[in-house]
Amino acid sequence: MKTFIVGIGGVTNGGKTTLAHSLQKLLPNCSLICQDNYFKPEAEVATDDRGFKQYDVLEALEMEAMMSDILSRITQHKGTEQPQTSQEKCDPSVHFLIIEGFLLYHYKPLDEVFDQRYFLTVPYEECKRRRSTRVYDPPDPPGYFDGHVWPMYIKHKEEMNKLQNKIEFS
Ligand SMILES: Nc1ncnc2c1ncn2[C@@H]1O[C@H](COP(=O)(O)OP(=O)(O)O)[C@@H](O)[C@H]1O
Ligand SMILES: NC(=O)c1ccc[n+]([C@@H]2O[C@H](COP(=O)(O)O)[C@@H](O)[C@H]2O)c1
Repeated sequence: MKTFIVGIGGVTNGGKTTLAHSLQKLLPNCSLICQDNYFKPEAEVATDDRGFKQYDVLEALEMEAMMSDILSRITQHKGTEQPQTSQEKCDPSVHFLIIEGFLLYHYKPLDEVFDQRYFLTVPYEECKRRRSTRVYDPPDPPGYFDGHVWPMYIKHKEEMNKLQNKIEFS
């Protein structure tokens, strides 16, 4: 069975997880991998001279483990077919794999697997508002959004604009 791989990247609190879960409900044969599940333990994440943990960089993530899980998911669906029912609108012989996360398009090995890439954005004020209502582990210290999260997002977005691959922005 073919696996069609969709990337839902984008800014923190941009609605990636919400969209991914909605799509998973709509599509008959769809699985999901979330980058948030691959953060390194706190002790292994670098700290800068202001005391800010450097979570918003690729080095804070176990990308090799994520990549390995993606490849296993693809292999798992190879050679499996599902019977089609008359009510199904989508082709059930395609397995959709949604990969969602805030730093999807900077990791080279992952870059080669996507069939379609999306990138969700929200304006600074709305992003900051949504982030202030969310509690991470560890929680954001005072000044973290403006001192680390947003500057890293802008940096990564600028780098992404230079990439050759087609990404749909919304
Ligand atoms: N389309 C939307 N419009 C308004 N708020 C949204 C929308 N999608 C998600 N949210 C809200 O934004 C916050 C972050 O959503 P989430 O899907 O967890 O974002 P992400 O996975 O990108 O960090 C949640 O409070 C969620 O309810
Ligand atoms: N899951 C964790 O272990 C953890 C810890 C601290 C911060 N974060 C934050 O998670 C964000 C990315 O996830 P979202 O795109 O779901 O917001 C990053 O901005 C990062 O600062 C995650």
